[in-house]
Amino acid sequence: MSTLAKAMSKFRLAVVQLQVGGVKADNLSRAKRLVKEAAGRGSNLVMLPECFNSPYGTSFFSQYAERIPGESTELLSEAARENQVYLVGGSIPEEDGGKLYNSCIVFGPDGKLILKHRKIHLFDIDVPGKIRFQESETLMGVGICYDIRFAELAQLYSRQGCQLLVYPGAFNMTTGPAHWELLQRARAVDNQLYVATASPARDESSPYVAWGHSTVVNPWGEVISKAGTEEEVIYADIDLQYLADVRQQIPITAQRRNDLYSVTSVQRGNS
Ligand SMILES: NC(=O)CCC(=O)C(=O)O
Repeated sequence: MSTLAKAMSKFRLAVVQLQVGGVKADNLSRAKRLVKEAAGRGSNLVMLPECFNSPYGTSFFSQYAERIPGESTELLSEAARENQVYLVGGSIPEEDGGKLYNSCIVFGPDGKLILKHRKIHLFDIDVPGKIRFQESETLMGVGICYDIRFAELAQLYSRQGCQLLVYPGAFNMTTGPAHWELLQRARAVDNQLYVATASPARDESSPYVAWGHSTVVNPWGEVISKAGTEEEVIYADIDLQYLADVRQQIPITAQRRNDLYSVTSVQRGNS
């Protein structure tokens, strides 16, 4: 994302709230069509949801998993190049060395891979009588969606100069109404940056019902764009001068007491 921010102080972000179903080929072709539609409306950066090529659920991950590069990421690379956009490819279940990951791939307008991010915090929760989901029963490792709950990660990105945090995600009917918007606004205000989330559209017949409501929040903590529950593309104009103004008005970065506390990352091997 930093390349994009350096190149432009204003750009249009499109969030694709895709209707994800059981047929991978349909998910891929619908995603491709909507990326084209978003580019046609002047978007520079387009974002897909978590598990955009597969239903979200531990029983699906191994069946839909692919190696990277593979069918889905090749399609994403092509879509980025053909439409001349930066493309945050939501996430896909990735198979590597006999392990499964939930991985987000980002491509540049030249179709070249910019980064791969594996979900760091696996979604393991148990709310009695409501929802139990144990992503770690099938996935090993790293990054997306549930990651938004970990303020430290957002802080680290922010300290490294990020001005937009993107979270492909799939909250559910229990935690969605309670926390989805709240967490995005919290991360945006804490770090005075833009936050965007892309959810799959809601499918009441799916074993895991996604909350929908893909959202973009500005550095003041205001929701500037929000989807309903069905398939749609939402747009937001990202203005980095506005972000700089907010940071000047409430200068928490300069006021931070690094002598008293700090957030640090730990370098590990390949993950
Ligand atoms: N896909 C996920 O990680 C879901 C996270 C979630 O619903 C939450 O409440 O956190």
